[in-house]
Amino acid sequence: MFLETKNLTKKFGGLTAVHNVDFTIEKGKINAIIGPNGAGKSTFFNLISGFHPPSSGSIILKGQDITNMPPNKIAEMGIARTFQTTNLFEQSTVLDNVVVGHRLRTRSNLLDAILRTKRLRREEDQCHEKALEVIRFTGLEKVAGKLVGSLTQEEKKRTAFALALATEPEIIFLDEPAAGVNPDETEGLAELMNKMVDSGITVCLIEHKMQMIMKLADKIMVLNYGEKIAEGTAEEIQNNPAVIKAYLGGSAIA
Ligand SMILES: Nc1ncnc2c1ncn2[C@@H]1O[C@H](COP(=O)(O)OP(=O)(O)OP(=O)(O)O)[C@@H](O)[C@H]1O
Repeated sequence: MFLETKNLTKKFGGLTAVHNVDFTIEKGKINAIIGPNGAGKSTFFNLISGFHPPSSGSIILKGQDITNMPPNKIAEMGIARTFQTTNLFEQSTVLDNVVVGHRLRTRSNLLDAILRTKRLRREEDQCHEKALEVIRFTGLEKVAGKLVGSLTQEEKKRTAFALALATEPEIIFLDEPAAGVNPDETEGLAELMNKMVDSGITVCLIEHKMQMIMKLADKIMVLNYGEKIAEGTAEEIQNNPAVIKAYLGGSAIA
């Protein structure tokens, strides 16, 4: 068991965005969460990554209870995430954006920065090396020196992946990684996700692009109005009557 949620619930006032969700994320696999708009997918991610405290239930990572840990601690535990709308600095280069990611693994502080200590210089070199490594991994070498604001949507998605990878995660949560990119680029991003898994990183993603999910995911959970209505392989999900009903006739998952 790698990461597990038990009875995970999040209420916003009178609205239950996530309701008693039990989900197991399997190591070394591509796990996906799908569901209609407002089903609770992003909220589920926000609970796991510590951005929202759950109302009840628990989150267990490799046997350790991480419920209510702050986001920085959760990131240190090896959980990284990307956001639906990019959280990148548009006026900085790809390299400068990605360098920040590895800061999570360094120890130098303000005093080191003021005194420009050896530790600071060593760690700055480490962050730079790591950034170059993940830029190569994500295929961004040619645009490493470009401002993020000038990139294509697909390159921005890759930059967001690179930033998350620079934190050296064991598991990466990708919120709609292929939103707004064309079919060829979607294919390229799917290849990149497979490459992440091949390099030992577990992937969990939210996605509306059903063709991509059905091809890519080893395991899928379906949320509807905050509740898990199905879980299984692509084939099991596509043939599940509750899922077909939730998607109003099933054209969306055909
Ligand atoms: N911070 C918040 N405060 C109040 N309500 C919220 C908050 N975040 C989400 N919600 C509500 O919780 C429900 C689930 O939202 P969520 O964004 O998790 O769904 P989703 O499945 O990710 O949707 P989409 O596919 O449209 O991104 C929605 O009804 C939403 O309006």
